[in-house]
Amino acid sequence: MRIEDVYIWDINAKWLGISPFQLMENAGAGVARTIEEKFGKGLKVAVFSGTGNNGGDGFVAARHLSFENDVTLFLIGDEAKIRSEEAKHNWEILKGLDFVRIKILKDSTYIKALDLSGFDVIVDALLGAGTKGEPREPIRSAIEKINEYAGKAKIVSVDLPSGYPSAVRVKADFAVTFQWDKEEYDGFERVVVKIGYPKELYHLVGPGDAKFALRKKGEHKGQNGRLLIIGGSEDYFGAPYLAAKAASYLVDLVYLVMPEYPAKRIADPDIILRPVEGKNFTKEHLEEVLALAEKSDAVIIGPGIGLREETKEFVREFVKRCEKPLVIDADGLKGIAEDLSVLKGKTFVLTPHGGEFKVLFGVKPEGSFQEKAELVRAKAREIGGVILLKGAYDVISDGKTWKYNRTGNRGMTTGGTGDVLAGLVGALLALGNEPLRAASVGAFINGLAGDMVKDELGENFTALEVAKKVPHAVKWVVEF
Ligand SMILES: NC(=O)C1=CN([C@@H]2O[C@H](COP(=O)(O)OP(=O)(O)OC[C@H]3O[C@@H](n4cnc5c(N)ncnc54)[C@H](O)[C@@H]3O)[C@@H](O)[C@H]2O)[C@H](O)CC1
Ligand SMILES: [K+]
Repeated sequence: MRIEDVYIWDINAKWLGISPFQLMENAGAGVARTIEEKFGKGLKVAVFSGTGNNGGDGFVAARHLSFENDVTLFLIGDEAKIRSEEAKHNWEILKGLDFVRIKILKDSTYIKALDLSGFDVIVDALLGAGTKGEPREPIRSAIEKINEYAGKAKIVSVDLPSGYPSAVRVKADFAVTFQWDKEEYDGFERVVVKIGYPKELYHLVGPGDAKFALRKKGEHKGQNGRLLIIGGSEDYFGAPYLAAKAASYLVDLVYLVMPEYPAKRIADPDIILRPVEGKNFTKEHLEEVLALAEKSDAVIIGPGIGLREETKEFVREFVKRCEKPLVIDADGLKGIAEDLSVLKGKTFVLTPHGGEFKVLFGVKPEGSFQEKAELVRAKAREIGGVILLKGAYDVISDGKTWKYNRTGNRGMTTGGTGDVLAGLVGALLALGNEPLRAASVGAFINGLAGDMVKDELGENFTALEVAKKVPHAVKWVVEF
């Protein structure tokens, strides 16, 4: 995993009700347990804590170790700088204990003068994943002091050797790192301990993913996404409109290109309408629509586009020639089903429900969500893109990993919620997200908006109401 994932997973863990207090307790306990397993008990232990959460893990480790060892805790820095609730809480507990010696050292000269001979184990909880740049004083002096005892005492780092990745770092015998080894960590020994993250965090989409995907990219119009939506026919105008409406809350500019016949029925100042001649898309429109795609960051094709032969041909030809990230939805899926080779080399998300999945791949997704996930993953690998299979649990895969989403409710079987979803996925692509994340977070926000509508109206609502709840869902995510 990457350090970026820690940020996402901590938020998702909180959403599942797992508090930072629980994680810190398990982290500190894991450090203490590892030390006792490796070196026995009755040890003389020095714990060096900084004022961040790495230091907080050190406070917990000190308490656990103090039951059967002789522990001294050195706080390096000002206790007023202990900021997080969980670190403060564990610091207050420690201060109330008589069997743990505490020394607060703010001044480098005192640190330089420390004598640590006699300690069997030194626990380094000065700096962890929150480190920025080279270690500054007084932490730097503490690192240098600890290093004077390399080879004499056992040095155990919490999460990573403090100072890492800078060259000024603790010379640890090993680090105790938490649950998932991080890809960025290299060049030091590690023992990985579990701290109570459930398996869901690998797969379940949550507000952490959404927060990450929704981060604003720029201050100027157009920097936060331009999306092109291609849809509509003489039979339908609502589907592409719903996609456009939902997307308009996320990106700066939404262009909706439609045959002029259905386009006449739309009057919404939030959406830039680009009518093309006629009642349905045909190959005649290809160059004009490709030129619009050229100016966009991502494209959605399919909602309400219909199933006329000449339109399906247009869809296939467009997909083949379009170089922007694509969402292919609804009738668009049936258009490409006849020739999936048009997807070759493209960046895309397909958003089928079970029936459309069958049309695309000849098999119906059945069984548990894990079984469906395996199938979706296999097919995503075959076609070299992302598939979002819609259902009570949405399943999303890029052929390598898979995710699932469980926001949403029965009321969302109402027509048009799939178009809202396509709009959101397209918008998230236009914001620069990779397709797996765009698809996962689109499903999450769509379901969340639906759940918010349900809270107000019960289960009988329409897709436009879901689209209009999108800003509320986004606000909830941002504030979570
Ligand atoms: N989810 C998890 O993986 C868990 C991680 N835990 C532990 O938390 C730390 C990360 O904590 P954080 O508070 O974000 O950062 P740090 O403790 O590493 O440091 C912040 C602290 O240090 C100061 N600082 C930053 N850079 C420097 C520098 N170059 N020189 C001096 N001081 C610096 C900064 O100002 C802050 O005050 C993670 O490593 C784990 O150990 C949880 O406890 C369990 C869950
Ligand atoms: K550390």
